[in-house]
Amino acid sequence: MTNKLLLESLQKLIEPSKMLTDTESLEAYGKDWTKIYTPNPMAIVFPKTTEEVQAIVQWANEHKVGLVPSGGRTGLSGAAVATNQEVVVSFDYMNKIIGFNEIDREVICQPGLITEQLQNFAEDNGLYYPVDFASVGSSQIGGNIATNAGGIKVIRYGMTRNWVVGLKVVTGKGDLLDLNKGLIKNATGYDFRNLFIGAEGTLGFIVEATIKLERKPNNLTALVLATPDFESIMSLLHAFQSKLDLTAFEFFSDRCLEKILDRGDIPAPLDDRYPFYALIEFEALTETIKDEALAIFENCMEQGWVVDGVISQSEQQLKNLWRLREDISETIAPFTPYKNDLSVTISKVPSFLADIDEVVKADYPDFDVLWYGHIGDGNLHLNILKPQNLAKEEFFAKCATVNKDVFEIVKKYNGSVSAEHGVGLVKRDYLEYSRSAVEIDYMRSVKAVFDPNNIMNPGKIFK
Ligand SMILES: O=C(O)CC[C@@H](O)C(=O)O
Ligand SMILES: [Zn+2]
Repeated sequence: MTNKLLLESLQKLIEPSKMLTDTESLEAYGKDWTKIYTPNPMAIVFPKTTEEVQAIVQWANEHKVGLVPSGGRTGLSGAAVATNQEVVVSFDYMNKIIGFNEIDREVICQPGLITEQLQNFAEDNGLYYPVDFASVGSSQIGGNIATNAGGIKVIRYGMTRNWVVGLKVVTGKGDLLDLNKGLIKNATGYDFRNLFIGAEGTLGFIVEATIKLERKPNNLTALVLATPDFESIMSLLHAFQSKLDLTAFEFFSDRCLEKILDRGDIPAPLDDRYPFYALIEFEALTETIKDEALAIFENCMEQGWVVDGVISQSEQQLKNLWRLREDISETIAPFTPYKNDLSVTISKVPSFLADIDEVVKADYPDFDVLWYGHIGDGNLHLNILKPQNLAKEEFFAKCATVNKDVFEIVKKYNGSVSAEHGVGLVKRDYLEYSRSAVEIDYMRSVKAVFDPNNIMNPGKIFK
């Protein structure tokens, strides 16, 4: 069948204006924030109902056309990229909250709901949706679930997985599965809900989610503490965590702070500059808790782990301190960063970072290397910035070579080549550094059960 006839048959499954094939839309909907792949989808469709999604999946099976699910496309792994004449299935019009029960503290929503809208809905109802990260204003809940998004509050609240109590999915065979139905306890065999979370749309597409909400945190207070070296960050983590329930423990290097301050719109946290900074957040529920935090701060100074620091005294100051960490990714985006999102168990972080730093510095002494991340979760973001005079292709090729050495270290430490950004296309060829060949074979077999014709996000996670 020609493309023209194919598209005519596809168009019949959805509303007339809900298929796009113009160049600009193909370009926009065919890529995510990785921006390293050339988008090349056949069309974009915007289903409005589950039945339409099922019809599209049936159509794709019949014609053996790949489908790529599309949310806010803020992903950093290329999971929502369409490079191979796939049809992009955008959930932009399945974006509503369709139920809420305050006794269950559960909200039912469609996959295209913007994450921030879920957060706002929770807040309007005196509750809290705790998964938080810089791109909540654009990312969609379906994409968050498909990638098991993490972010800045994982130390206290866990990943997206922890908040999904029900999922409706259309499998690659076109079946509609209603998984776990909002239950907190459900011991009835395989939990397919958890299989679809983090599957990057390779088994099926999420068409509805039931999300659990939480009590709203009170009087969140942040400290930004400067340390003389990286090891001190770990001492701080231990000191604070052993006395307080933290809602965040993040870190960034001075190179990151420099980039942030160069923007000119975020105030410097301290008078001087130091090698590393920790951002520590807790609920100052009582004066005693706040005093306790200050006492730990003082003790850490006495130990030499902290050389200077600041504590937020207002909502505005809290926001400003968070921007120092949260805005790093967006701020360095124009420098064409080569990204890594690594994790190891927390105790191994210092030697892991030192080993990787040594490799990167030896291989690329003149590259700008930025370290930051969710240190309380053992998750490090390593960003290498492209020197201005180096062509993009050459830069990425060089980074890909050194990446092998980096991932050997990840493997040695039993770490992960993707802590929270997913595998997609970017980490696909490196999956074996974190998952065994046997495991990957099992993954392939599982995919074949749910998606025998390989039409659901083909080529993502593994080939
Ligand atoms: O861009 C990155 O490397 C990390 C993005 C995000 O996960 C963050 O923690 O800011
Ligand atoms: Zn992150």
